[in-house]
Amino acid sequence: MTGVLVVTAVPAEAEAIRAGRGPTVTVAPVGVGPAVAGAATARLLALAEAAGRPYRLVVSAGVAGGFTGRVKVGGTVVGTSAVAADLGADSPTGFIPVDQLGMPAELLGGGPTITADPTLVAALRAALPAAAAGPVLTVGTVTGTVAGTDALLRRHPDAVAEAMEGYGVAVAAAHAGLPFVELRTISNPVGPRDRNAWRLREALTALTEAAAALPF
Ligand SMILES: O=C(O)c1cccc(C(=O)CC[C@H]2O[C@@H](n3cnc4c(=O)[nH]cnc43)[C@H](O)[C@@H]2O)c1
Repeated sequence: MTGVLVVTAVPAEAEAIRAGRGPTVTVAPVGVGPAVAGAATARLLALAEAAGRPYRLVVSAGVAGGFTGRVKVGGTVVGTSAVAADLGADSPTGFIPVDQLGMPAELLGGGPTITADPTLVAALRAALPAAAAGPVLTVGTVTGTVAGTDALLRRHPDAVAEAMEGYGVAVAAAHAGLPFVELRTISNPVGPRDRNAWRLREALTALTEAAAALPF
């Protein structure tokens, strides 16, 4: 086993990682959302395995929304778990997570929460001491209201950030038997949608700095 695979959603995020790491890791923009990112990551892992050059770990990296009071715009997050936060059923009494719908456990893979590799989390936290650490929510729909933000935090009181790929990438890594961790820098607060307020340049610069500090 040799390489490290870092997957991002969009090319700008991949470029930010490469700017910090050079060619020491393989960086691939795999698309937006858990399904596209998960499928593309699984394909990259399978191709490398078939070529006799399997990866040894997988990182889901990019920008993210940060929960106010837990991490600032421009800050960095080490994900301790990837949570499929909107996988389940809506109901008159509120959201029901997928693992509470009565489905057989074997159909749910690792369930809606996949814990990041503890050794990788510890290594990243040591390398990035200013980073916040905690669950990173994976959503198919970017949260855009106060009510939506409050509902997420009621269900996931320790969450530090939300993004759109981590859970899908974590499933791909788990199926390949590889350790996984999520690394995010914050482009915007989670809350009422204001795309003009996103600080992408700041977040991408932070991503380059975080990538340069990665301990592998
Ligand atoms: O237009 C650009 O130059 C550009 C550069 C870097 C990134 C982008 C994106 O559109 C990133 C999309 C990506 O970001 C994650 N994200 C960021 N904020 C949130 C959020 O509040 N809620 C959920 N996801 C967020 C997400 O993983 C997207 O895939 C554009």
